[in-house]
Amino acid sequence: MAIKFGRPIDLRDVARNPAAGAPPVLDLTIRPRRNRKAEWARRMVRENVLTTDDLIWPLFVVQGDRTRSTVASMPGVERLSVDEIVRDAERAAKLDIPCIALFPYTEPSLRDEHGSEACNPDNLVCQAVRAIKKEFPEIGVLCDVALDPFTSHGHDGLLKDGRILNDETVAVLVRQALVQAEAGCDIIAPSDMMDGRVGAIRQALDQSGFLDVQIMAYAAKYASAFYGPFRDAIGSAKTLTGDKRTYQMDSANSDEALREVELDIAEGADMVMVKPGMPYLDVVRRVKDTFAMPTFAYQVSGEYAMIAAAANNGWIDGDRAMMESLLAFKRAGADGVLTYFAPQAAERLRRHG
Ligand SMILES: NCc1[nH]cc(CCC(=O)O)c1CC(=O)O
Ligand SMILES: [Mg+2]
Repeated sequence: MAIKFGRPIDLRDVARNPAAGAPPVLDLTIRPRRNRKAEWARRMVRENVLTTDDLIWPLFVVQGDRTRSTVASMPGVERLSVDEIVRDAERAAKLDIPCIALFPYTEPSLRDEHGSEACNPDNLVCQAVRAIKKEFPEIGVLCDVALDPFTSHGHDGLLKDGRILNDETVAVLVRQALVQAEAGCDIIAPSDMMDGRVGAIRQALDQSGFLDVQIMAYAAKYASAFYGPFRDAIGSAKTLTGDKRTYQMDSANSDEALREVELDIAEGADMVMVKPGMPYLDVVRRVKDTFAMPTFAYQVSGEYAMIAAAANNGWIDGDRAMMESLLAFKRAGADGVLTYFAPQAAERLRRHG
């Protein structure tokens, strides 16, 4: 007999007459609360778990020596000089966090219209990758590919007459990806949303012998208000002219996300990502169910800031909200999460399992 979410229909209406005068007892055969009666019972039926293996920790790198500068809109997050980022990589390695992601704060004097610094083999990100890989070769290093930390106008691509040029931008992104791979980056993560960049980067990596360098495509990346604090962190908030809606997706769409993801997979992405995270869990679920690919979500800066700010005000329990938000990604089908909470979550998982 087919049963879906309950008992067979013909068993549902069996009369169960309580004795007259008995205390009020609902005539319920099924009481879902039984499975929640104690922690051991809840553990038995728990469907999803968050583990440290699910965490990718984004870090910001800044010029200098022994420098850690706070980011006002991201309490608890700092920009780190190369020597300091190695210390955080060590912290990640000790916590068993599998992978860290690097983002640069580029000095304004090094930013130009073409984002040239992106292709400098000795830029901050490349320096950081080399320094981290030298001391901690066993930790995964992911590098973002996009021009916004390097352009004077704050866009992810080349700007001409108010338009973002697609194919010209892809040519630059390919060079950026190659200098990162040469520095020792393990995962190239294009976040720019130009068409065709995954295929072009894959081809260039292969031709240069980087057959094992993976690509995690920011495949369904939305034009979002939740990136604000990140733009503070990398110093592009004030310089950004206009918005990114001609390349990042419209938040109203999810069929379009499937088409974007399909293209990136066809072009050679090893892993795909949905971004932002919490407001787009429906998209994570659709992507996972449709493609069965390693699927990641980015709990972005604004999501982090909301939880951190409410927690710092005593309005929510920050630790519990953090863990609940991260578990939600697993429930939605994500294989992992890029999150600024990574070290706190890993520490908590170590304490509480
Ligand atoms: N292309 C750059 C990039 N890579 C990651 C983020 C956002 C990450 C975050 O908000 O935490 C952005 C910002 C943007 O697209 O404007
Ligand atoms: Mg695309």
